[in-house]
Amino acid sequence: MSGISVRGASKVYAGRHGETVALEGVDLELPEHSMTALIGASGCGKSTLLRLLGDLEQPTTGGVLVGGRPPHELRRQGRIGVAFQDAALLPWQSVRKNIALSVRASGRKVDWAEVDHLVRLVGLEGFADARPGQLSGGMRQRVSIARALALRPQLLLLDEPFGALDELLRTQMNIELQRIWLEQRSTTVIVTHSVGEAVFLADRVVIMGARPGRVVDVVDVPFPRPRDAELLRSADYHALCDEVSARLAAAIGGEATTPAAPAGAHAPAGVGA
Ligand SMILES: Nc1ncnc2c1ncn2[C@@H]1O[C@H](COP(=O)(O)OP(=O)(O)OP(=O)(O)O)[C@@H](O)[C@H]1O
Repeated sequence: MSGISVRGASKVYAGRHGETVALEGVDLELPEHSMTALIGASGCGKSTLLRLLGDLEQPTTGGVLVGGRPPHELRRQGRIGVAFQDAALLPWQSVRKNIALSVRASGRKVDWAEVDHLVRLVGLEGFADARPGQLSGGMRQRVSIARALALRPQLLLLDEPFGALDELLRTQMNIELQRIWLEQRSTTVIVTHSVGEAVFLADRVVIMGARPGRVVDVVDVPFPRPRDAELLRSADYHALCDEVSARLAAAIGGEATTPAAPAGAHAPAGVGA
């Protein structure tokens, strides 16, 4: 059981220069085994919301339930996989050992064949014994995603996991992530600044607004799975991206076309899968 229920959640950070209301009055119901994308302007509380879901921060008011239980229970069982922007890897450990770390920390036995499978899955074959310092930022990011997946988590939380990747690799990783997700079916929430990525990956796109951070719109994505590179070239996909871009612009009070998703250029051309 890993459906997510957020009720009246707010988060206020106290700082030296006063308080920041990062989130206010967030209500959200996300079904078990679903994939949800969070998009919104910088600073609207996307990462904060993800951290509340993962029990990495506590709401100031309101509550979060995962499968009807407080998320700390799932976290204690090692069933929440997180991959955040700053891939916090152990610099003295190999890629393989970094991936296995999450499983070890949860007290479970490491399945090294599964670890090697994940190394290949995230395109790091040949680097299994490398140290993080020998990898690019994007490669380190992929190690952190593999580490989250190694838990076979019930709840998978990804904060801009592919932001550092070039367009082609990003698209390939999106297709891979979907494939793994179809296998594992973790309830997944992904923060992204890319409308194209959100529409490709998610069952629903949650649009957030700022000051204070809140949910302003939810767009359902009807495309059947598995979704592939052909979808990225389809008129329906581009039409929905344009719709989400317009609703995002309305939410943040900007122009209808955002830098994150230029109209008609939501996906890289010529991507094969
Ligand atoms: N630990 C913290 N202490 C104080 N303020 C914080 C803290 N974390 C976040 N904030 C503030 O809360 C607000 C929301 O931040 P958050 O990182 O959740 O936004 P975001 O939508 O994920 O931003 P981005 O897209 O730029 O990553 C911002 O104003 C930020 O400065």
